[in-house]
Amino acid sequence: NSTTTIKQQQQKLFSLTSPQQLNTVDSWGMDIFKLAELTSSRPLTTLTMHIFQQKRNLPQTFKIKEQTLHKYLTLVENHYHKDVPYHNSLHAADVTQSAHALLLIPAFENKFTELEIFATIFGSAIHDVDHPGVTNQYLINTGSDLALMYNDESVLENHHVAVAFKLLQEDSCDVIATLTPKSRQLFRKMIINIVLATDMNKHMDHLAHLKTMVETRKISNNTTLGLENYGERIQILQSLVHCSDLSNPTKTLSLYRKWNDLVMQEFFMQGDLEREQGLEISPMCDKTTATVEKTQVGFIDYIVHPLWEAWAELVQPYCQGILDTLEDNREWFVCSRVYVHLHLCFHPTFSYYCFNKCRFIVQVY
Ligand SMILES: COc1ccc(C2=NN(C3CCN(c4ncnc5ccsc45)CC3)C(=O)[C@@H]3CC=CC[C@H]23)cc1OCc1ccccc1C(F)(F)F
Ligand SMILES: [Mg+2]
Ligand SMILES: [Zn+2]
Repeated sequence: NSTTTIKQQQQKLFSLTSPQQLNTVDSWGMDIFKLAELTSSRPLTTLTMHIFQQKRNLPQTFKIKEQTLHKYLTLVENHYHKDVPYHNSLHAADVTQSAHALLLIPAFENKFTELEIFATIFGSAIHDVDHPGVTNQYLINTGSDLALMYNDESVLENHHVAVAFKLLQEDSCDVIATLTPKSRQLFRKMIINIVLATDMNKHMDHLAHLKTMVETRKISNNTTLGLENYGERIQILQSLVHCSDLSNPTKTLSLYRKWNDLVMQEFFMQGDLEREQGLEISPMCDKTTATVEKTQVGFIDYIVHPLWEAWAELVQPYCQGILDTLEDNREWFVCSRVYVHLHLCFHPTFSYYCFNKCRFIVQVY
């Protein structure tokens, strides 16, 4: 019957996907690109099924039929655009795996309910579904139907949540059918809160709240995380997914450089569209003027590092290694830019300075 075919399909997938590949699902450096290769680019379905079933036993907890979960995740993955370079199902799989890894931090052990964990993993998997590969600003500037639908407010993020819940209504795809009405209502509220918090326009407010939470904890020097009320609990889960969405610069340099290539392709495509349509070209989206290295250093300095610094403080000492990798990667981009200058000016003292500062760069090149 159909469940055996699902089982066989799963076995085939897992046999396809070398087991050690999925065994790295708990670690920060998992190579999701490799998983995509091994699963004929169905990384989101394979990874999320694995996390739900093998790692967290959620179908058991919430009596979700494997076939329903598999059918829904396949439908979600099909609603990510394969022709969008960065915001496709590989990014969704990456954010889902990163969020799963962050939830494993000892500071969070037995701190969140099964429903909150379900919402965090589910929210990550669907957080960019049906992404068109352009920014909110572009959709607003071009008077798109989506901007009209959502009155220019978190246009993409509202759309991702709406699509995800619409797909639940497809035949035998309702993964939350077995939840009580109260749990369904709370689940939906958490998904809305988590996905809307991935809107970069909300980043500064979000970061301010996170810093306040860290400060409050320091003053009352209680080691346990503030988890009394819904507001504080959801804020930690929102930060966790937002950090996962901004985690590319915190991964190993080879992974980071792959993500950087993909996101530059996507933003340059938008820059080309804006140029063709006589619109002002968004910052760092003009392929004729942008310097990729400077863009990443600015992204790290203004956005990624401040966020991860606050997060690392909240969960200290568990994310110190991640912060160190971020700072090393920043140096790499600074040096790789320096190398370009170095190549241009063979002034002995300057090159001596750069050699000392970026010895490994010069050697690599
Ligand atoms: C791996 O690399 C990136 C991954 C994701 C993003 C994402 N960027 N953003 C926004 C884009 C506009 N931003 C800014 N606009 C003007 N000045 C500044 C100054 C410092 S950020 C910033 C803020 C970040 C998103 O909304 C995406 C969707 C959700 C989460 C994160 C995504 C950005 C990456 O690389 C940097 C970058 C690449 C290409 C063009 C621009 C940028 C840029 F540096 F600008 F970010
Ligand atoms: Mg998004
Ligand atoms: Zn995203």
